[in-house]
Amino acid sequence: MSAVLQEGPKPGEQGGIEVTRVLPGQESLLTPAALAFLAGLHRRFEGERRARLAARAVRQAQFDAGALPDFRADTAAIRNGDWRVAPIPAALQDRRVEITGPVDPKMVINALNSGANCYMADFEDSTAPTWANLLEGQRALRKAVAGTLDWMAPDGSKHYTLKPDAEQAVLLVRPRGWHLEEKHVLVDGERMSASLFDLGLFCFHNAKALAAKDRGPYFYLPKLQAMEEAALWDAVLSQVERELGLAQGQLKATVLIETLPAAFEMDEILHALKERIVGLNCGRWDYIFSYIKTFRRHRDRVLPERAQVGMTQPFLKAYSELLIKTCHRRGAHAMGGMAAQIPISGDAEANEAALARVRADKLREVTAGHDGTWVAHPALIPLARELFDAHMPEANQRHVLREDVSVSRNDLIKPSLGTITRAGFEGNVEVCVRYLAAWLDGNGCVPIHWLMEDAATAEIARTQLWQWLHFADDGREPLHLDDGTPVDYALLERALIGLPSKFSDRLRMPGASRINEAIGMLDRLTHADTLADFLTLPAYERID
Ligand SMILES: CC(=O)SCCNC(=O)CCNC(=O)[C@H](O)C(C)(C)COP(=O)(O)OP(=O)(O)OC[C@H]1O[C@@H](n2cnc3c(N)ncnc32)[C@H](O)[C@@H]1OP(=O)(O)O
Ligand SMILES: O=CC(=O)O
Ligand SMILES: [Mg+2]
Repeated sequence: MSAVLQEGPKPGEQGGIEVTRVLPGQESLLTPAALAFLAGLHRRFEGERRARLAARAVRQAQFDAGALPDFRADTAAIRNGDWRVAPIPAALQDRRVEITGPVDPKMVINALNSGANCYMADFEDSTAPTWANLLEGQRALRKAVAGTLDWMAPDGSKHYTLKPDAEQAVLLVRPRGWHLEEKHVLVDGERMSASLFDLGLFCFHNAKALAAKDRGPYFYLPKLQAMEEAALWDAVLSQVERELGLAQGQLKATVLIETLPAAFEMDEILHALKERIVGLNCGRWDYIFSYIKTFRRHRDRVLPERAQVGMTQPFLKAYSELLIKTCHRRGAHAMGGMAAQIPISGDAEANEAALARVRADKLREVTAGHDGTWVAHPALIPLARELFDAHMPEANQRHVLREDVSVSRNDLIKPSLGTITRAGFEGNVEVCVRYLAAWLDGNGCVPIHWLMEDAATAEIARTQLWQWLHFADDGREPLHLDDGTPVDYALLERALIGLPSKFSDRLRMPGASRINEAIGMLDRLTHADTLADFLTLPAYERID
């Protein structure tokens, strides 16, 4: 079913907006005025979005030809200049514990009620962007902002309601990244940018109400690769403010530094958004994915298996310390990231080991100078809070300047030591298949072997497999597992054949009905001559 909307408040802007799928109740979100607003954003910014994506491809071609990322010569004045970001609003001064998660109504209520300081409602790494998920998420957030969100468990066993405003976490919203498009909304026949759809629709319905409560709106901006992309966001946010009659600088952003190229432009990104940026965040999982992607053709920088790539690897330590130093010099928050462990029910010993790893990670963050951290699960909030309370007595530690830190280009790209074991190789295959199957089934974040898996963590597994397997291209010597087995397609085949024995939980598995499709996709992605930019691009064509 398809609806072409002909009406709206501004003559000349209503035509040419087509919603290609209609679900019950969506008309209250996708009003003619909302669609006209979205179309205005698309028409104004689509050209620049495409130019930015093209610039990413040009840069990657240089890396593939052997170039290494470096700090930019043309922006040295920004790095050396003495400037600070605009003052941070009161609601975002203390962000010591932030919970993140997908946007279904139960999660939204649980997260807002969780006792965390902030909640990042996530349309990106942890949401599979089916049309139903997106609309349900926007609807839930609108009701949450209005204070009317509730949810009844399907079996009627529990009715979820929101705590009073003052006891709720502060809401931040993460729209999808620049690379994604929204196929259900066409403007002049083109798919609109998913980033503009998510952020634009949220602002259209909630910006005034949030501004009236001195609560933003606040955003997390994902997967940027360069300061020009930050400048594009700045222009978008400024346009949204103008169109919706908000004060300039009302919308605030925290940018995830989660690509390797962006680590070389932290100052520049802060500068491009300096009237509205409040912090940077170490999005470690996408960062590792980006490191692999950037160096896909660099044999000397192959990473060991996923489990060995922890934050104490020198290249990751350098990145987090540079982020802290850069943010604090500019008056911005330096947010930490996500430990992948989640609570393990039914096994006290394993649970304690998992919690110990989260504890060690949060302790590292707070003692290094981070102003706050992320948790994936409400049960981890007390643990993170206890460590930040113990080591960060004030609301934040922006005064800790970390002038002792000196990070060079070589530190940021330092090769890592480690191995690839059979379990590591097979684990990557299993995670890719299970996660893809869940994602295709509409679930963007799942526990697998008691680790939180989302689009970023799964991307590490997927790009590692491609990279490891492609080292045998052009007749070169393949990589080897630590037991001497060559890493080749025969090994992949054996891992795929062995998968059913790992699926003893098949009946309860998220996305069980799409396992064969996921296996087919992984097979194609790993055999392809070119590394797909994002797993979610081909997968998106397979969801509603
Ligand atoms: C790399 C990155 O981008 S990190 C950011 C993106 N990733 C995330 O945000 C991870 C979010 N986390 C999650 O989605 C979940 O915690 C999962 C999928 C990992 C595990 O979820 P579950 O298997 O449902 O966990 P579990 O059964 O222990 O949940 C217990 C309760 O906590 C709730 N809960 C779990 N995680 C969250 C969360 N992140 N936010 C709010 N509530 C949550 C569940 O809804 C459940 O509530 P209920 O008791 O009312 O039914
Ligand atoms: O978005 C967070 C990440 O680690 O990726
Ligand atoms: Mg990410």
